[in-house]
Amino acid sequence: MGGNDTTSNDRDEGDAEDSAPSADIGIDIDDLSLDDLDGGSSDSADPTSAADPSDSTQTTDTDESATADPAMSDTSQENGTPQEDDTPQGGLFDDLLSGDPIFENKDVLRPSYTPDQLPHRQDQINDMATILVGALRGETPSNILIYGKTGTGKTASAKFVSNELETTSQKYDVPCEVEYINCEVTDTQYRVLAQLANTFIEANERHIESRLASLRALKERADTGQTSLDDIEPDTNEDAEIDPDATSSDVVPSVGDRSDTASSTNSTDTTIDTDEADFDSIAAVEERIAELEADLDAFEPVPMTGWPTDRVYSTFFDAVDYHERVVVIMLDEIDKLVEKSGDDTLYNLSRMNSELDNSRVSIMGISNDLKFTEFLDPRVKSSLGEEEIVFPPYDATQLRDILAARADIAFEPDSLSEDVIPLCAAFAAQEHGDARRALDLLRTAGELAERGQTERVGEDHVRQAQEKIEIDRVVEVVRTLPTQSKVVLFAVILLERNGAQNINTGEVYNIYRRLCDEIDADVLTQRRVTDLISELDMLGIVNAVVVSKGRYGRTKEMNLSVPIDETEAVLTSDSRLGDIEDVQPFVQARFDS
Ligand SMILES: Nc1ncnc2c1ncn2[C@@H]1O[C@H](COP(=O)(O)OP(=O)(O)OP(=O)(O)O)[C@@H](O)[C@H]1O
Repeated sequence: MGGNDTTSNDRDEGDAEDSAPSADIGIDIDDLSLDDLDGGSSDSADPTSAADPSDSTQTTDTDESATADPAMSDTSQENGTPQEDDTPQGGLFDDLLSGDPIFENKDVLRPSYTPDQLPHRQDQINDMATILVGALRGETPSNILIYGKTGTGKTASAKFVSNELETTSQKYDVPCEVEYINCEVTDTQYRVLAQLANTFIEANERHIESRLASLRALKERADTGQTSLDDIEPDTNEDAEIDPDATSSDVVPSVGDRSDTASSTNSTDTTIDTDEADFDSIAAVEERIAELEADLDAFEPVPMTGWPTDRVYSTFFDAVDYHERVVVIMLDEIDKLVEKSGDDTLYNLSRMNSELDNSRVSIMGISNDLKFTEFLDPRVKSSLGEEEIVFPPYDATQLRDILAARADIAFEPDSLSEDVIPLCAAFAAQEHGDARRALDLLRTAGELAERGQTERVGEDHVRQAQEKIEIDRVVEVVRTLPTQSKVVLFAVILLERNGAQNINTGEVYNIYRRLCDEIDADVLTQRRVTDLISELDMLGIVNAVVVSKGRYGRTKEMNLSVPIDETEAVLTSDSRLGDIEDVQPFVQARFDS
C-alpha cells in the first residue's frame, strides 16, 4: 500500500532503479553515497579528485582498480607523484564490482514489487474473492472494509485480487473495472472525484475509439460493396451488427452473407443478435458514428483545481454511467481521506448506485486505523462496512516463510547465513509483525554486506541494518517536525550535550525561549511547550516521565531516546536552526536561571 511508510526512505525508489545498469551485477549504484564508500573498500573516496581527471596532483593507486584506467595512471606516473592510499583513481567502481554479487534481483525486495504468491493470506484473499465474484455475474458486490496494521499485506492482497478479477472479467467478456486510489496522496473529495472522472473519461474514449474503428470499417466495406460479413469481427457489442431484415437499398450485407457471424453471436438461423442495436442502412451506421464522435467531443477532463465539486461529481457520474459495467473503487489509506476532508466523498460514492442507470459501483476501503469509522456518518458507516476483513499481524514464523520465498529470488544461492532470515523475522515480529519492515531489513542487510564486500550476509549485517533503519526513521520524523517542536528538541539536545540528565520542563523552556529569540520565532507558553514535549514523547524521540517534586509540585523529566548526533544534524540542516551560530551560551541558561 502506498504511503504511511515509517520504516524506510527507500520505499518508492523501485522504478528509478529499474534502469540502473547495475541491476544485473547486484550493485545498486544509486544507493551509494560517498559516506558509504568511506572505509567500505580499500580506498576512501575524495569526490573532488575523482571528479577531476585533469587534476595533476592525483596519485597512482597501485591496486588493481587503478590500472583500469590507463590514461589516468599514465598521467600520474609522469608527474611522479607519490602514492597516497586514500586518494582514489580511475576505477572508482571496480572494487565494488569485483566481489561476487550477493543479490540476484534486489528489486523483488522492494515495496514496489508485487509477489505472485502471498503466503499466509489465503483466507483473506478467498474472503475478498467470494465477495467480489458477484461483479463477474453482473451483480453489485458488497462494499468491503479491510483493516490491519501496517505491513500486513492489505494492499498486496487487494491488488492481487483485483488483478485476478480484471483478468477473469476479460476472459469472460464481462465489463468489470477496478480503480485504485491512494488516499494519502489523493486526499480531498475534489481530487478523488477528479481522478476517477478522468480515468473513466479515458476508458470511455478508448471504448468509443474502438467502436468507431469497427463501425468505420463496416461502413467502408459496405461503401465498397464488400458484403461479406465473414470479414467483420464477430462482436457482441451494439455496433457490430447489422439488422438481418434490412430492406433499404443501401443495406449492407445480405442475410445469406452473414450466417457465420450469426452463429457466432448466439443467434439461431439467420437472425443476428437482435437484442443489440441494429443497423438497417449505411445511413444508420453513419448516424451512430456521428453520435459516438459527438460523445467523444463532449468529454471534458476535470482540471486539477477550479471546478465546483458538484460539477466534478456529475462529470464523474456521467463518465461511469456511460456504459454498462461494474466498477470496484479501491480506496487505500481511506482513513487519511476522512481525516483530511471528512466523509462527503464516501457519502457520495456510497449512494451512487441508486441513481446509476447502466453501471454499478462498489467500494473497497483499506485502512490501518481501526478507529476511523467512528468519525463516519452512521449511514456511510453501515454502507461502507457491509463486509469487513481483518488482516492480523504476522508472527515470526509467518514472516520467515514470506522472507524465505522472496530471498530465493532476490539473492544468489548460498549468500545468506542461516541466522539471517530468522533474525529479520524476529526483529520485524517485535514491530507488530510488519512484512515491509522484514523485507527492508533483509534488503538493507544485503546492501551492507555488499558494501562491506563480504561474500555472505551475516547476523551482524542484520543488526546493523536494524540500527540504520531506525536512524532513517528518526531522521524522517525529525525532519518533518514543525519548527516549534524542532526548537524544543534542540533545547533538549543542547542540555544533553552539556551533560544534563533527567532534564525538566523548566530547563527546556529556558533554553527554548533563548533559541526562539535567536531565530526570531514566536515564544510559546510553557504549557504549550509541555504539550510539544508530550508529542515528542509519543513519537519516541524523547522519553518523558512525570515526577513529583514534593511541595514544588510535579514536573516532567526527559531524556533523548534517539541518537544525538544524527538528530542534531537533521535539526541544524533546517535553515532557521542552522543559523544559530554559537550554541554554548544558551546552555548556560540552565545554570543561570
Ligand atoms: N503474505 C505476504 N507474502 C509476501 N509478501 C508480502 C506478504 N504480505 C506483505 N507482503 C509484502 O510486504 C510489503 C507490505 O505489504 P502491503 O503494502 O500490502 O502492506 P499493507 O498492509 O498495505 O501496509 P500499509 O498499511 O502500511 O500500507 C509489500 O512489499 C508486500 O509485497
